[in-house]
Amino acid sequence: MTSSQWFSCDSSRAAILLAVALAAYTFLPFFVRHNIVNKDGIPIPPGPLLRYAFLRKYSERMVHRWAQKYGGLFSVWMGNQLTVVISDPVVARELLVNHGAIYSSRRMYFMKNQTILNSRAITATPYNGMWRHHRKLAMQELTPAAVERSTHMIDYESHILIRSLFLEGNHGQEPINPAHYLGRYAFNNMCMLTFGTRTASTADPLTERALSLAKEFMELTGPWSNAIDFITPLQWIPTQMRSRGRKLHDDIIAVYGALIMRVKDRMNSGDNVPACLVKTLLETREKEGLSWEDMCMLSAVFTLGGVHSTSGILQWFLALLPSHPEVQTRVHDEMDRVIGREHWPTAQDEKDLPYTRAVIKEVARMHSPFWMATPHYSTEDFVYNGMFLPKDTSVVLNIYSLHHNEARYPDSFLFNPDRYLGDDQTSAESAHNNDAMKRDHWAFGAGRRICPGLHVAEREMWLAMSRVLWAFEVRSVPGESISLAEYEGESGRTPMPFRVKLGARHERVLTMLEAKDEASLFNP
Ligand code: HEM
Repeated sequence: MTSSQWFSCDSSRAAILLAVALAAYTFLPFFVRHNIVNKDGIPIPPGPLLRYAFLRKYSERMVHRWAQKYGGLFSVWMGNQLTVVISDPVVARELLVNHGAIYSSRRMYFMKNQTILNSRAITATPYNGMWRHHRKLAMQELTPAAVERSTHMIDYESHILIRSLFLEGNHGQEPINPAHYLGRYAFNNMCMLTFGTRTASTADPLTERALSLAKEFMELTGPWSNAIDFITPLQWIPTQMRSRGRKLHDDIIAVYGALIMRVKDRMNSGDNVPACLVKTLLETREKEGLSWEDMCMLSAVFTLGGVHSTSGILQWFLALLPSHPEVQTRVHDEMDRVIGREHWPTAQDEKDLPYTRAVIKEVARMHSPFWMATPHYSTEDFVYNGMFLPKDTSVVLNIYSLHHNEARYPDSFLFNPDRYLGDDQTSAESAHNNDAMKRDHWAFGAGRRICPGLHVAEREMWLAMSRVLWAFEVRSVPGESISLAEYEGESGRTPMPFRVKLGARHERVLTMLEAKDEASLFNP
């Protein structure tokens, strides 16, 4: 080879190397983490090397592995969005509760918060005056005192639930898929709180649409399942995701707008509409300065937040019981000993049935509907334990790892209600424990954005689960396995469809459930 050939060969190699280096320089930042430090050189929390545009189904498994590798506070880049993940109870309390003034906002996720909810519906509103205003309006129906006032309605719905499960299952002879009945229970409770009415059947067309909107919402709003949330150019092109999000927004306005108008017509025609959220909104709209979109989004809040979550936990409860006959036997013994068979548990009996309460807490721990809660967003730079947490960071509460913390819950993958014996606090009280290791579980989130529906959700769970346990022995169907590992949904988890048999435990169940029909039971 001549020297000129050597030279041209070298220069083409150099050109290729230069092109590769340039491409790497340009594109690598899109794929690898960016280790930011603050002015004092303090780095962001450690975390995986690559950036992610989305995390695949069952993302909690990968997030749990990262938590084990990088610790109770690690960071991961989702596209351009720095996200810190809290997997340790002490860190959760320290940041979300003690520094709630910094960690209580929401990022404007493209799908959920911009497109579908347009910064409304409480959950999508940044930490500002509108959030305080709308949360305060909704809380009128959700405080402990308000829940006491509406307990008779939840009590009634739980009677309908137990009755429907029993009759549809042909007195325990036939297997049933309980999802539909549990969904109706949660939906009717939310309808009463929102619109002051219940649905005689889920076949009502508006009800059907409202329920299917809540399901679509759960599927479209996973905290990190949508690439469109993290890759800005995807938001500019007409993708199927973007169209689904826009359609869901329009449908929420149309369906909930129509439901609001029903309440207005009833009020105008002199009907005695019970106290409910929409009645308050209609009466105070001008004074409160609420736009039509505010009204529609607020009236959708309870259904979007309170149906799949509550019915999801109830489904997990029924899915778990057949594989734990020893737990059922202990609850049945407690029920027979403490309240007997003449009447079933009421809200007042809760304090006297510690093992049954423990079962409910353990179901919420093992099967929280939201493994990653709803991400918070930081509004100031902060340094915590030698780690820099910049302003505008997404903050994910990793409930999955918190609920599998072996120091707090030994043998955490075992369903063991005994771990809650001696814990006589409600979940709402427990959230206030200064010692984060004493909190029962994190299913309702933490800090200023903690679920405002937790009081009513706890009452719903108590009246449904304690009565199922009083009335039935829950058995699996021979030859049909129930998966406790797989699930449906992105932002809220429900088990894969399953069937169970619900056998009456004693004669009194029959007399109680067959005595009256649905309409004559209703006496609010
Ligand atoms: C077992 C049932 C439920 C569970 C497990 C649950 C769980 C959660 C979680 C984890 C959050 C996020 C908290 C955070 O950001 O730290 C949340 C927020 C919320 N939940 Fe629930 N929830 C349940 C029932 C309900 C009910 C019945 C309602 C309505 C009556 C409701 C309404 C809301 C609302 C409006 C928010 C947003 C709060 C805000 O951003 O300020 N939830 N819930």
